[in-house]
Amino acid sequence: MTLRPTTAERIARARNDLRIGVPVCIAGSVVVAVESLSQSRFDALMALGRDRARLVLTERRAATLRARAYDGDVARIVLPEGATLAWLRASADPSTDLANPMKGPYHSDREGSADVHRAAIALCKQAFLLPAALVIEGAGDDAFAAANGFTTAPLLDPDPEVVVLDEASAARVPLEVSAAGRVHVFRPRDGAEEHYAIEIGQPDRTQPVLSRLHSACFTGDVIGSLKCDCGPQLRAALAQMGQEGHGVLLYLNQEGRGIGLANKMRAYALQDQGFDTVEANHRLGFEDDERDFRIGAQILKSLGFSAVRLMTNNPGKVRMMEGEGVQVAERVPLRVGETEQNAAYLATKAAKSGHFL
Ligand SMILES: Nc1nc2c(ncn2[C@@H]2O[C@H](COP(=O)(O)OP(=O)(O)OP(=O)(O)O)[C@@H](O)[C@H]2O)c(=O)[nH]1
Ligand SMILES: [Zn+2]
Repeated sequence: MTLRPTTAERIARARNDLRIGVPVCIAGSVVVAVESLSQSRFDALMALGRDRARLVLTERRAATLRARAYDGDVARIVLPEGATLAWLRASADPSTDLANPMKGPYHSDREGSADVHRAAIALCKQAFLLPAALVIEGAGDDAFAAANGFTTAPLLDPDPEVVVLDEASAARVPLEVSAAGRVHVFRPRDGAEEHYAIEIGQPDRTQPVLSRLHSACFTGDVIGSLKCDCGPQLRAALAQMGQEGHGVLLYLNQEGRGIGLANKMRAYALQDQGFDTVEANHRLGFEDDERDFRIGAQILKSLGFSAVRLMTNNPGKVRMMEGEGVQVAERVPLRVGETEQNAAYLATKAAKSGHFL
């Protein structure tokens, strides 16, 4: 028995530290997120090891900046003479790319390991920050971390197992679509966002259940945005479950396809400059879709379901369910809420993400 934080707990702490702008030490290096880095910490980090400082970007962001990513998924960029915090931010944030296209040239490292840098990017993404970090290589040993009160975290598993979720609570909630509504709150053990299951009626656990995996969309679900089809899909799915008398809607807090609302608004700003939904994600440094859908299968299984009639137009959700051992007995198309404003968005999803029309 030990009271010391586990590896997973240290990773959760590191994620939260980066979010609030506090450096962490990963495998002997000091890491901060560019987005939350203050001027005073930047100055202190430059004093600590300017020569060993690297800006870490994803290969997606590096491609836009014409920087080489020798490590595959990430680029380790040497700070140019006189690099400022403003330079770091402009390199990380594409909002000024069109106004200020000449940010380089960028020189990337080719030799050595990118393991710490990759972990830094993974933590920035988990913290819903821009995927860009400043690493002072080799400057953060255990003594340094202890002296400064910094969290130390190990390298992250590049291919993590799906997180275990525990049901925190559940209660009856009568809904417009059905008086027999029940909301379950699931809490992942890695300290990340909670997710919800809305159970309608008392579905038979031995039969495929009418089900929807809905990813949070504040703009579509809550304020009636016309840029996507999320709100109408959410309401149509619940209405159909109400009509049939039973179903399970999973409300997964994976806003913006897993990049968080702040980044989704950055993506929307880029879309106003003419980029489509996929291009905007890439310019920010993200993949098209950063969600882990396995979480949905985990929740269904823990509620006792092993087969679904899945309401979706997304073939990726069907593949993932099957891969996680939840049989998709039927795919139920869900095409509602098409508007003039979201027609191009839906067409891009069909063309680039393989959505069923
Ligand atoms: N990054 C980003 N996310 C968006 C954009 N528009 C909508 N979203 C998010 O996309 C997600 C939509 O999720 P889902 O409703 O599960 O949609 P889907 O993957 O297309 O699958 P189905 O609706 O099941 O066919 C939500 O998390 C939205 O917040 C966008 O332009 N950029
Ligand atoms: Zn939406």
